[in-house]
Amino acid sequence: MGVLVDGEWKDTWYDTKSSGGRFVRKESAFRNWMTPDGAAGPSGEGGFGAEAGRYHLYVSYACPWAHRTLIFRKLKGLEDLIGVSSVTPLMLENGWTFASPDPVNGADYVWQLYVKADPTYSGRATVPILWDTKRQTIVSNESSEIIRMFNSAFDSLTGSAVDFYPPDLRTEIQQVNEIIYHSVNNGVYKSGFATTQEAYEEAVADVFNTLDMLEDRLSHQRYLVGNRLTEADWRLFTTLIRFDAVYVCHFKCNIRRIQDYPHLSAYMRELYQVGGVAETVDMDAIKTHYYGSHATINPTGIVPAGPALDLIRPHHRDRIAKAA
Ligand SMILES: N[C@@H](CCC(=O)N[C@@H](CS)C(=O)NCC(=O)O)C(=O)O
Repeated sequence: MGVLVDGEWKDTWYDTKSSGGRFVRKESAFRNWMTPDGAAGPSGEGGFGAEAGRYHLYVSYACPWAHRTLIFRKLKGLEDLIGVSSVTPLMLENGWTFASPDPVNGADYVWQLYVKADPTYSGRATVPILWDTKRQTIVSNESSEIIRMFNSAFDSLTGSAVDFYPPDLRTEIQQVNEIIYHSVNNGVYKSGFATTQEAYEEAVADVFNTLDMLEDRLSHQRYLVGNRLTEADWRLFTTLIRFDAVYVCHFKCNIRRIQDYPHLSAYMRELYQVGGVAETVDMDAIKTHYYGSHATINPTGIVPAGPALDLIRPHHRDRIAKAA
């Protein structure tokens, strides 16, 4: 695990000393948008028009943020239009590492892609990255924005009609996202990376207060927002699917398991069972990454054997829709 300082790689762990033992996530740096005609998006600069074969996605199957982009690539029919390269599960002294030089840039490490895009880049070398092969740069390294681009930029090329960010639900989706991002998606990291008891207790309480609230919400509605699957559901899903296998034990989020929540667990299974989604879930990569990459949390690197998860059991979520 490391960080780039003026384009140079330094092997160092997160600094939590200046924040009272609290893990504080940094903002993503590359914020351009792919759009149907190359017009500028809500941030960054224009010139990134949707074209088949032009863009490449770098991911880790272990990473919940990258996982969102893999799900959208799959569900929006973008697999033939946007290539993907994945790193190996362990993130050690060189950060994210490719098993062999990546076919687009010949990189051995993800940090080299950041330096190629910006030779004086300072910051973390995170996945996902959306790379533009034409301008030889990073379009975006912010998953929440990459999934919005995937949701609509290529629709005229793919003919996809599914919309995970429909205009009539946007306000509510954003409200739900905001809560889930801070308390659940990033909440588990705040719990796991805390280095004081107080910071941990604060974070773990927030995780479970929010899961309790979501359990209640999903007891009377099938999906988080409206009566259909939206990006809010996919953003929650990538944290839920890692929860019992990793966050309960490795990040000490052990007040309850997702399995202990009847509605949340059935909801998670429904999403897992959506066509194509199971192929984006690599539980071995997930477990190997977390337990093996964070030596400050798990010095032996031993990967726990369990838990046994039955993700293909019937979910019966259609009953909730009928009751509502
Ligand atoms: N805000 C970013 C966060 C991405 C992120 O933190 N990815 C993690 C993997 S789960 C990473 O690459 N970490 C490497 C590091 O922090 O050095 C996003 O959502 O795209």
